Amino acid sequence: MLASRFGRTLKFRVALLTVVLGMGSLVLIGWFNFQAARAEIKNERFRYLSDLVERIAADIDQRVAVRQRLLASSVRTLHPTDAALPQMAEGILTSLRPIAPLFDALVVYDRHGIILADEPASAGRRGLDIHDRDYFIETRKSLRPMISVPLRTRNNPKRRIVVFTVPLTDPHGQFVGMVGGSLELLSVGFFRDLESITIGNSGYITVNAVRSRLNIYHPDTSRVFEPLPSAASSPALNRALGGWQGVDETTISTGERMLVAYRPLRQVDWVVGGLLPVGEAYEPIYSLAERYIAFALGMMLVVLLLVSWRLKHILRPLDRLKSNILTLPASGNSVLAGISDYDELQSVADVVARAWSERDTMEAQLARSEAFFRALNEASPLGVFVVDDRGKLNYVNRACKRLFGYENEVEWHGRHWNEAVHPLDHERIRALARSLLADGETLVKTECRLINGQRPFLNVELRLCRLTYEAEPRFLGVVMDVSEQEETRQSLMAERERAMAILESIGDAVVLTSHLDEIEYLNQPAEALLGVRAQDTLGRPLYSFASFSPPENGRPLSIQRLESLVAHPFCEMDMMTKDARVQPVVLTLSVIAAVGSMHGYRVYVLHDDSARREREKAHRWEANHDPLTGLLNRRGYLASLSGLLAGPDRKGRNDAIALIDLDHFKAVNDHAGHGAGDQLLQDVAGIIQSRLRSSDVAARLGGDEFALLLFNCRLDDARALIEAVRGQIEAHVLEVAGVSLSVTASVGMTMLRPDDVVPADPIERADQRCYLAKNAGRNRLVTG
Ligand SMILES: Nc1nc2c(ncn2[C@@H]2O[C@H](COP(=O)(O)OP(=O)(O)OP(=O)(O)O)[C@@H](O)[C@H]2O)c(=O)[nH]1
Repeated sequence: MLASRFGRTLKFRVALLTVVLGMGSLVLIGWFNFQAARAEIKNERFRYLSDLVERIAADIDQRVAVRQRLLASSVRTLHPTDAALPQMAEGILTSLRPIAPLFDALVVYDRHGIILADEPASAGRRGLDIHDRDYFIETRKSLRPMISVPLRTRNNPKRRIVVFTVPLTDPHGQFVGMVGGSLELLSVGFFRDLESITIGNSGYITVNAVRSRLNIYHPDTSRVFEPLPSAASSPALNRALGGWQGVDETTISTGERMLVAYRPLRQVDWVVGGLLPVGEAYEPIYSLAERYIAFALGMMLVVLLLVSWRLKHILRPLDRLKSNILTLPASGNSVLAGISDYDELQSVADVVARAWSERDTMEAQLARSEAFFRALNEASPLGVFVVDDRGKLNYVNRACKRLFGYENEVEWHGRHWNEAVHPLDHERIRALARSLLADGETLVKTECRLINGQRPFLNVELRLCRLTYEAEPRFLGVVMDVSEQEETRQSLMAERERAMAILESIGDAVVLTSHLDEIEYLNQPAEALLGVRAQDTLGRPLYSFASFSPPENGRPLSIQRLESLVAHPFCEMDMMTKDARVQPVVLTLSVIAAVGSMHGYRVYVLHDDSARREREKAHRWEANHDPLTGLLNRRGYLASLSGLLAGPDRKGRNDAIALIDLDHFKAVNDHAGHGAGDQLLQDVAGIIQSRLRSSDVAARLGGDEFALLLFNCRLDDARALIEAVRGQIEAHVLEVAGVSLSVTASVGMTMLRPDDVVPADPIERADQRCYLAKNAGRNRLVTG
């Protein structure tokens, strides 16, 4: 506990930083120096090893060369015959006695590889057959001196030797045998000097045969004649066996790290190696490093003690600042007392002083706010209460006491506020409180019933929120009496239902929109009339489903223009629906002011006007047309003629009228019946219409009398046209019940004159012409 507190102190951290930085610097310096010294020692050791193996290699080379040369020169003059060699063998050995100390044994072989003599004599050696030995075979073949690979002797396999050979030839140069000088590898002979050479304490020299891959000298004699390790376990040696010479830091077959130097011999395929364990090679630098570490640790301890001692003094003003702050409100001293020399502490002291003064200000503000909110709470018509997480009341304002029925100074503190709530609402309110705790909601709202003793129950709206600044969960509740609103709401709902029932039952379409003309309601007839479903239209502007224009005008009216028509109780409109139907309607548009809002509603009442307009259209048509032929009737004809006569600028125009009266039509009726007469009248009307231009007017004035009005038609053209009509009527035959009916026509025609004012003027002239035509024998045209 104490240690962990100390660990968090400024003193500890500064001391730790000093130690870390100091140690870090020392370690870095030490490391770089160590590496440099190590590299230097390594180079020096490499130089030493390299020189040593160089010298040893040269020495062995020389000794091998001396032996080979002396042995060869000793027998150079000897040329025994094959037959004489067995007798000469001893003599040859005798002649070689001066060089015998250079070898462990001298031997004479005949040409079959049988040992004829040896010196010193060794049991079992004479008579041995070595014809299959490589050195014998090669010497015989090459007739040159050579040195064998290391081998075991046949008569004593424990002995390991190399053999220097010189061939013996007869006077004709034929191979008759050879002389061999052997060196024992395990004896102290040839490699004796190497044993005296030491490399440090545990370094050593080795000599290895390349071709046979055998160790031929090692200070540990048990390793002599052992096969050399593989390239994987001793890479540098194997490189040297392949011809490389040099130095390296490497791992040898024992797993030890070594500095090595290798050099091949010139006279024989041997490699001399010098090996020094890395640990020993770098031993001086390692011991130096140990001393350095001890020195560094000691230094750091001293530094740590000094820093700790010094920090105690340096940090004393901090303690002073602390006691200044603690005694500030009581003592009235300055926070700066005793620390004014320290800039950093002075700024901390300034901040403290400022914070202190702000705290005072805030406390005063808080007290004012609390007083304000307490007064507000007490004066509020809303009930306000605070409960803890178990629902026990901590606070209730005056309005809340009244709503909870605690007016007569009942002890409310600590009571469960559920006691004031109708039992059927308990579970719902508990669930809401849980959601405040669990789901992170900040405010929940519901309606519930309170039992306050005055009435069966009181409808209230309850809002609950969690007081988030509290460590222990507490809830603030606001209660509002909504009994009256509830009653009003109920009656409004009933009113609304009645209104809806009425709206749905009337036949007219009703659309209710907001002041933005967005649809809020439409009844079922409105759905049918607009061709929409109510749910697809709600909230969307009415104009996206229908527009209104005056009948047969086609230009939709703006909403402002429509509103200006409100004054008219009925307003005929063409309603263009979304699916491009034109629906005749009678529109009543009312603007209703909404209570408590600047904006009102619009009520569109739309009455389907299709049937009435159709009827009206039919009446209009019937008034001016002849129902039998579909041509204009007298009234229609007179209206057209009046219009023409009253029209402006008739000067220079050629307009004609003609009266067509069928001849003896009575006879048709009399003979074929009235129905046939009707049919013939229709046929004549058809003939007339087929001949006229679309701008001309044809009418049946009554009975069998027709009238024409030919606009802009010169006399000749009018005559030709009427002659053609007359001719076609004459040529027309109506077959009725096997009887052929036909009729002719008498026509009176006249051009309109400028002094014609009323229709009777030209009609009378035409009538006279028609009369003349009748009198002249009928079936003709009289103009004038
Ligand atoms: N089938 C039919 N006959 C009609 C209709 N209106 C009038 N008539 C008959 O048409 C005949 C007209 O006869 P009139 O104009 O007196 O003389 P007309 O027989 O044509 O002989 P003229 O004019 O002297 O050549 C009458 O017999 C009417 O009864 C009608 O709507 N249908």
